[in-house]
Order: sequence, then C-alpha cells, then structure tokens
Amino acid sequence: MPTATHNNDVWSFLPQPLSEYDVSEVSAFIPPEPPLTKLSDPYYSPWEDLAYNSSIQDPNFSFRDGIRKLPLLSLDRLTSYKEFQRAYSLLAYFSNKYVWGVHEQPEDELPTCIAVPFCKVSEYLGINPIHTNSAIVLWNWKLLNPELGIDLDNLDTLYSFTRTSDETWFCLVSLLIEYAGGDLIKYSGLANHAALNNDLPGVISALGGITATMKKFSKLMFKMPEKCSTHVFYWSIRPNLAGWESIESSGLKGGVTYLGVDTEPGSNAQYESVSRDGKVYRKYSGASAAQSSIIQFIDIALGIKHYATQEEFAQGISKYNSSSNQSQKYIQPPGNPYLLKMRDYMTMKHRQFLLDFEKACIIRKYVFLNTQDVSRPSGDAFSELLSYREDISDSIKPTGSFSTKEQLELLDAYNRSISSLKSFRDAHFSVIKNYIFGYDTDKPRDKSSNSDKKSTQMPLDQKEDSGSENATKKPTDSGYGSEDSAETKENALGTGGTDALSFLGQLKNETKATRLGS
Ligand code: HEM
Repeated sequence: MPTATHNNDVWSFLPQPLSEYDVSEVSAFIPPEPPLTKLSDPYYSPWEDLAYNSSIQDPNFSFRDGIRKLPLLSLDRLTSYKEFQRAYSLLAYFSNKYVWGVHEQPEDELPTCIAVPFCKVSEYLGINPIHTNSAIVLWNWKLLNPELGIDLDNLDTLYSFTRTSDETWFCLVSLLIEYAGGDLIKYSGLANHAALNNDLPGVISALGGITATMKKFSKLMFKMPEKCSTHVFYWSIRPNLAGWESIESSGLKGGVTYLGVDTEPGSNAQYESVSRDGKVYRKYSGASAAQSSIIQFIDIALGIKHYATQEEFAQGISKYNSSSNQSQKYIQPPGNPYLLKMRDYMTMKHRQFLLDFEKACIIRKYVFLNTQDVSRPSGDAFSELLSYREDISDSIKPTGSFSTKEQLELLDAYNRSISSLKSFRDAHFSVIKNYIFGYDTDKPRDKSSNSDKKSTQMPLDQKEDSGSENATKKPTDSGYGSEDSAETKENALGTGGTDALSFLGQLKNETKATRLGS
C-alpha cells in the first residue's frame, strides 16, 4: 500500500503540514496505514472481548447485559492517536448497539461504563460521542492481503451491525470513494498553489485533475446497488445508523442521557439537549456520509456556497436562535446549517483542515478575476466580482493579463470541475432515492439478502451471514422507518435527519449555480 507523501511546498499556504491535520494526498481523510484491529494493552480486553462476543452467534449472549457488566476503564493506557481511533470506534459501536438493541425497545440511558470513556475519547478526538462516518467508514477496514492495496477485492470491514455482505459493501464502497479523495486533496492543493503563483496553466491542469477524480466518484457511487440491496439497507442497516434526535417515533422520547457524565442540566452545554426528570438528554444526529469531510472539502475548493433550506430558514427563528449556544453557530450565512453542524461529527483535526483551507483558498476568486472578459458576470455574480476587486492581492494579476483563448480555457476548466461535482451529486441522488424510497414496503423478507459471503474477520469484525436473526429487522425493531412512523415515502428522512430529497435537490442546484458565465 502506498505510504502518505505530500508536497509541503505546495501546502505552504496552510499554517500546518497536511499530516498535522491527519490528511494525506494519497488517502484524504482515511489513515494511510490501516486502522488498528485491537488495542495493545490487555487492560482493554473487556472491550475487545465484548466486541468479539457480540460478533459470534451465541443465542444466549445478551449484548446489553454484556455492556452493563463492563468495568469502568480509564483512557490512560491508550498509547497513540490510532489507539484513540480504535477506542472511539469500539465505544461508538457499543453505544448504538446498546441504545437500539435487537428486537428490543430502545434504551435512553447509556451506562456509565461506556458513557464516561466514550465522552472522554470523543473529547480527545474533538468529535461528538455517537456513531459517525469516521467510525463506520474511515476507521472500519482492513486489508485482506497487506501486501496489496486498497481495492474492493482486498478489503473487509472490522465490524458490522448486521453482519450482512450488504453492510460490508455499503461501508467499503463508501471507503473507496473517500480513498479516491486523495487525488482531490492533491489537485486542489496544486490548483490553489498555482493560483497563488499566478500559474494559469497550473490552475487549468489541476482543475482537470479535480474533474477526472469527481468522475471516478460518480462511477463508484453507481457501484453501491451492485451488492447492497435497498431492502437490507432500509430495514436492517439504516436502523442501526440512527441517532438520538428527530426520532421520537422510534420510542426514544428525545435524546439519550450519558450516565456519569451529564450530572446537571447546563445552559452552556456544547450539544443540543433536553432536560427531563433532572437528567440531561443529549440529541445527536445519526450517522450519515454528510459527515464526510471530502465533499465539504471540494465545495470549499471550488467556492460553492450552500444556504439554509426553506425549512431550516423557517425553523431558524425558533431552533437556531433558541437559548442553545450550540445551535447559534450554525446559522451564520453563507453555510447550510445542517452541513455546518455535520462538522461536529468530524474530528477536530479534519474540521480544522476545512477551516484553514477555506481561509487560504482563492481558486474561485482567481478564476473570476481572470475570466471576466469572457464570463461577463451580471447580477449576483457581478456583486461577487466587485467584492473580489476590492480585495485583489498582489499574487493575482489584474484583469486583462490573459488572452481571450487563455481565459476561455480557464473558465472551461473551472466550469467542468463544477459540473463534475454536480454530476456526483446527481449520481448520489439517483442512487439514494432507491434506498430511501425504493424499498419493499411489504413485510421484510425473511432471512435473506443477496449476501453469501462468510466473514473472515477478527474481533469487532465477525459477521453473521445474512441469514442471521438481525440481518433483517422487523420494522418495529427500532422504529426507525417503522409502520407507525410519521415518515412517509413523500418526506423520507435521511439517517442524518434531513428531509432528504428537498435538501439534496437544493445542494444540486446550488452547485450548478456556481458555474461562471453560463
Ligand atoms: C446507500 C448509500 C447512501 C445513502 C442511502 C445515502 C443517503 C443520504 C442522505 C439521505 C443524505 C441527506 C443527509 C441525511 O439526512 O443523512 C445524504 C447526504 C450526503 N451523502 Fe449520502 N448516502 C449514501 C451514500 C453516500 C456515499 C457513498 C457518499 C460518499 C461520500 C455520500 C455522501 C453524501 C454527502 C457528502 C452528503 C451531504 C450532502 C452533499 O454534500 O451533497 N453518500 N446521503
């Protein structure tokens, strides 16, 4: 597998080297070396053993009892950042599995023995203490043959809720997209570096690299339905990804309390919460690839702005201007409140990378200022141009420096890269529509999926095949998408809790609207 290399000279516009942000030009936000499969100190064997026991098919094993019997462990014996990632993944998996259970009513109290270390490990990583895209995708894989690279044939997941090959496919296709993002990091770095050095051919060539990579993303997205059935996704995988907010229909009244952590209700809480019976119930979104940093990164690189949806805007007064300090910060325009909120479900290092890159990125500004003869901006685009003109840095040549032909080439390269991102959003939209609307509304099929692959995995990674009792939950098992749920096919919610179609439709339109001169 290639090791992480990056050109620090290219990235000198950032205050820190890429590695400090846990980002690489090879594998983007995925660690370039595979995640740990086990914590090294035997002190943590109660966690590793529970993960292992939950993965074997012992009908007498009760996961919730196993959790309640865990000792309260300290984090003092974790020795590296990778160990914190492993500890986070274990505890995230435990928490979702504990709250949602299997054929049980949801639990709204996380026991102290997992709540306390989970909050501490999450605080260290700077990520919300709930199951996220980082746990499911970034840190949940291993190479079957360590001599070979990252490829669908050479990968497996470390853990799985349903132990179906559908879930494995879902995680691994997502992983491959994230991994392909290494090239997006590389070409965006090159494009910005070239723009800062007024190297027009360099900008054009790097934008071409971005376009080619986004096309790869779309191709990979279309692989999702090959081995992840809409039925298994909807009825089995999706309920396990649910979070603790906007999900009252599941039987979870509103939030989960983290015993031993939230001792008293506080108005300065760093999370959305409600108080009931003297306890604080935290509200966290469910896991969603909207928590992936790579698409937020490319939005920033290309200068695409997203705004509050009509629904968010309407709710804004009550929800975002409520007494919660936490909610205030997402309403700052421009920025879609939900996407901004999703940054709290990324690690602090990844979030900081987005923030620092955003401050330093001038790609759109460079294109704008150097193509105005051919793009002829008007309306909003003209106002944007004026704001750039007032702020021309020495490194950006004034208008008129480049021939019409050069300007057209630059404009074309930029618009193609925008279109390639729009095409990815189109691909995502058409694929996911089937997952959230195209499922079979009849009773879930019994004990079957398209999976026949047996697990080859180690602790926290042993999977039942699809005939297992929890391969296909009944609708009422978690209530997420249950028969009496308020959710209908017309307003299906994503696992992150959005009104998926209108939200994703808006993002597609905003992407398209970013094209210049057309
Ligand atoms: C079966 C597979 C998938 C389904 C059903 C799905 C569904 C959704 C839904 C419903 C949303 C809206 C937010 C929410 O409420 O969760 C969303 C957002 C998003 N998804 Fe997916 N998704 C899938 C796979 C992927 C993959 C593989 C990626 C690759 C990175 C991805 C990237 C995103 C991004 C970046 C967003 C935020 C919106 C945007 O920036 O365009 N999704 N997805």
